[in-house]
Amino acid sequence: MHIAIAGNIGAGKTTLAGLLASHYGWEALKEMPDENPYLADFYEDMPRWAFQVQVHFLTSRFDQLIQISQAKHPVIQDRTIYEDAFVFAKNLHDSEIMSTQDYQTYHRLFDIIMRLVRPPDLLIFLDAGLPKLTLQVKKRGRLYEQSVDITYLATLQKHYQNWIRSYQESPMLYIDVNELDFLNRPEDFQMIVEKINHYLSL
Ligand SMILES: Nc1ncnc2c1ncn2[C@@H]1O[C@H](COP(=O)(O)OP(=O)(O)OP(=O)(O)O)[C@@H](O)[C@H]1O
Repeated sequence: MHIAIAGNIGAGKTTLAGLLASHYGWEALKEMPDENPYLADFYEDMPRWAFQVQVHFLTSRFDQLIQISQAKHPVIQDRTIYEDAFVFAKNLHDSEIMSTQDYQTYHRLFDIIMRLVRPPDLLIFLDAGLPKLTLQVKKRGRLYEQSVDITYLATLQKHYQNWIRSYQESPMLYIDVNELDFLNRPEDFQMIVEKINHYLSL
């Protein structure tokens, strides 16, 4: 079984994936941004590194999906391949940061990968407003994310809204996390667990 968590930078995907993995005994397959050797350079100079950073994320996500398809146990994935293509890469192209030629090359690769992989069994979408996202990104203080400002988060947010509106690949559980604190309030976490149980008929 493959559960995936989607949401903008700072939405709380990693925290929730860890909590759900412990609760259900699932394996948490974490996104490892620090392993993308282009990420810090990308944040410094997006036009120069946009293509490289996207190809690297796409490669890692493809690798994760192959691992998931071979896993004998349930796996929870923190961010999906759809977000790479339909949020991050699309945003870079629409903002004229990535050239059309690079974007088409990227998309050819993405389309080929999509012929080989399966969608998750359940997608959990964490929706947080810009104030919450900004606060969370600031709070964790990752050095390479210092240039992540409200403008960048807002542009990504717009792409997230468009993508999730048309998402049909699997059942989708939408969670507004603005008023939730699933890390510190057990009742908030329990509410999410009940919704997941319902979707997965557990
Ligand atoms: N396809 C992509 N293109 C550009 N940047 C990406 C891409 N995928 C991830 N990133 C970047 O990698 C870093 C880590 O991702 P992010 O912070 O969203 O994950 P996270 O820490 O799991 O999020 P959350 O706060 O919801 O747990 C972020 O700076 C994010 O912008």
